Amino acid sequence: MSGTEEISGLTRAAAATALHAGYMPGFGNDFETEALPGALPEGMNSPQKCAYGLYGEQLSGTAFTAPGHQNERTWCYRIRPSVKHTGRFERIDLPYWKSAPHVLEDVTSLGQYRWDPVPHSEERLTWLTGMRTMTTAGDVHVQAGMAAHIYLVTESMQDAYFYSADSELLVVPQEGRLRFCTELGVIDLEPAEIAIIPRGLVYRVELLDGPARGFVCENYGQKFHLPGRGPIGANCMANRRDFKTPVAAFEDRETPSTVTVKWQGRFHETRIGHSPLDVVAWHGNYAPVKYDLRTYCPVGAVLFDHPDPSIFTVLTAPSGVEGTANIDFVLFRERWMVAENTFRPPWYHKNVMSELMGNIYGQYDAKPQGFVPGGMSLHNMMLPHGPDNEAFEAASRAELQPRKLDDTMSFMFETRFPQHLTEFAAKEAPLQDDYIDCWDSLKKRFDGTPEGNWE
Ligand SMILES: O=C(O)Cc1cc(O)ccc1O
Ligand SMILES: [Fe+2]
Repeated sequence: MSGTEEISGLTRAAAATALHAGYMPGFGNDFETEALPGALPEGMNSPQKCAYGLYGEQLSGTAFTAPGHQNERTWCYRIRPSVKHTGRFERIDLPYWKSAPHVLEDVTSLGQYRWDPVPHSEERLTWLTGMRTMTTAGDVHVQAGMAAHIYLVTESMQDAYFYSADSELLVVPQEGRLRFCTELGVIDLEPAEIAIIPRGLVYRVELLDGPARGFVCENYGQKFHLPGRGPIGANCMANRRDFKTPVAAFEDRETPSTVTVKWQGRFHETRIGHSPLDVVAWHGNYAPVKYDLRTYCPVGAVLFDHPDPSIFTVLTAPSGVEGTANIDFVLFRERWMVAENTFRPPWYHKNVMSELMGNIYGQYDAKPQGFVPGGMSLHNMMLPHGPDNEAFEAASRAELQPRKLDDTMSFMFETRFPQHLTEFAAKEAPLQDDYIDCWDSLKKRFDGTPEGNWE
């Protein structure tokens, strides 16, 4: 993956195949891919001897007995079985990466909060040391809830690998480019794209273009899938063909390396003498995937009113309660606003779900100022919020011509669980103390007349 010289024991042609980076279209397909010809067994999973002397191994993403339409697993054909990629574990500390439950006595999570982008510093940070948890929700021990993180990355992980047994990670870059070298292939990721790294998948993150910053939703619960479209039908919103899963790619590298495992909120390190990214061929439906948010086809109000933001759901992770997500990933992107006689921005509301938002680029219609690219906001469970005074004034008085909302991409991690601020979010990150003031100048317009007072 990072140079032919690192691939031993292969012909030049085979090495080229092994290095080939590419993607296969689809979401949750049964994929098959091999980096060396004939490495994938035909018609069976466990031949007595696998081609090339590989080991066959199954990675289960759902219980063996999960219903057929939810069952996910992948068969890997690898240089060594995974059991050779772990040894004795030693606890290590990644003090900024927190897991739920993480409720602090001296931190109040009840409030409307907004942060400026967390700035880069002189500190050299990798995907692991640069992860900064902002909120946690639910309980990692019972596989329910989530955490929202900001990552700051200034250097690649070198001979260092990671997997999370706790969670799948939804990665939302805002600045810089990253390469995820995973057991199942390579994903390159840039702003306006997202990736899902499944629970249990081993990977290393390289910095392609830095520094890099972005958001991560760590999902402790059931996997993200595509929402049903209901009466919208078979098309629009996120389309399956726009999701891309990498082709097989492997490393045959014998160097002292570390594998870090996140398990029950704690980090454990083990030392091995080779790269664990040694899957030469695989088939199955449990795999990493990336998606370009610019291919998301928004469907909205074409005559009047402002629908619920669920119309912009890209991915949803169920919680077990029907229609009530553990997490919805919702996208507010460029679109036409055409509704007649309508207050077009989001309405004022209180929500039983909790809403964490991030800005990828541009301006968000409910908050023309202050919610900036790289910034985040939190409107917790049952906390009122809505357009600031500037947005309310402008939208109430606007001439309602069709208008394109351009240069705008924000998102929401919406969870059924209340979100708790970490110490970092409350005390270190650039919290805007004056956020609450954005509603201060909203006037009383009721004066007893049907028109109200619009002076
Ligand atoms: O609070 C927000 O800005 C997110 C949001 C957007 C919208 O269009 C409707 C409801 C909602 O919570
Ligand atoms: Fe909201």
